Amino acid sequence: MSKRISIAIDGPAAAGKSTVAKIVAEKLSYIYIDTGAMYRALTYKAIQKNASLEDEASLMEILNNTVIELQPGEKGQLIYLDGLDVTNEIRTSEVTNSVSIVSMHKLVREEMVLRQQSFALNGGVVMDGRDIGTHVLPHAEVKIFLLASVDERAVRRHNENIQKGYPSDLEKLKEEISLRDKLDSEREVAPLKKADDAKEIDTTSLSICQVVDKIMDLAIERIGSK
Ligand SMILES: Nc1ncnc2c1ncn2[C@@H]1O[C@H](COP(=O)(O)OP(=O)(O)OP(=O)(O)O)[C@@H](O)[C@H]1O
Ligand SMILES: Nc1ccn([C@@H]2O[C@H](COP(=O)(O)O)[C@@H](O)[C@H]2O)c(=O)n1
Repeated sequence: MSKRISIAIDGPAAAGKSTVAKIVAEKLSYIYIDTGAMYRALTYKAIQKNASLEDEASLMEILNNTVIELQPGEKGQLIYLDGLDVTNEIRTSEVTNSVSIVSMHKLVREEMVLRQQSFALNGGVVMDGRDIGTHVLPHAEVKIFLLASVDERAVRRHNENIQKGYPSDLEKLKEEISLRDKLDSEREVAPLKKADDAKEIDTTSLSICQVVDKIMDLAIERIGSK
């Protein structure tokens, strides 16, 4: 049996992380873990409970009583919060524009990292997020830092919204993406950052297939080596 490695994919908002991570995981028959969905699920629950997103103790009280499960579904990964499917609910603009406040808290991150590491205990995992290569899986055999210009990322999200029939304002998206990147990169705890040993891939003018091929080449190289 071939070696089952861990692949960490980090990068700013809408760089294409989850799109390529899912395809790579499928090609390798690995599990795919969307760590952003975990922070989103906590944010959604905190908003439902009218909790202050600035208050770490309140968030920890909620998180310690919350089960977040990620399960493969026919149309992609399904996210369950305390047994309920919240896959769509965690993608609203309210959650998207609040999640970077929740993910700033040290204790929240410590608990999330423990949960994420437990998913990856046996290898055979593709995990995407902001701190996977730097904190969650520092020994991952393959580390990728995906980039694209903010204009390109906003256009991609805009096209995705239109395709799904959601209202979309390109300029507003650009602002929201830039703000989320700023908050994620400038927070004190485990900020969005390229790991020293990560391979940077600028996807601005690459197709999804080209990005997947680059990651697969790196993965196959590591799977083949001892
Ligand atoms: N190389 C690419 N070329 C064109 N479109 C792409 C490319 N990669 C991803 N996309 C599209 O860009 C959009 C954003 O991709 P995706 O959701 O995978 O980003 P993400 O980095 O996971 O975002 P987030 O951090 O916000 O969860 C999707 O509509 C996806 O289909
Ligand atoms: N490892 C991670 C993953 C995500 N976050 C925070 O969650 C937000 C949502 O992530 P998406 O990938 O679903 O867009 C993101 O903006 C971060 O605030 C994180 O901190 N660490």
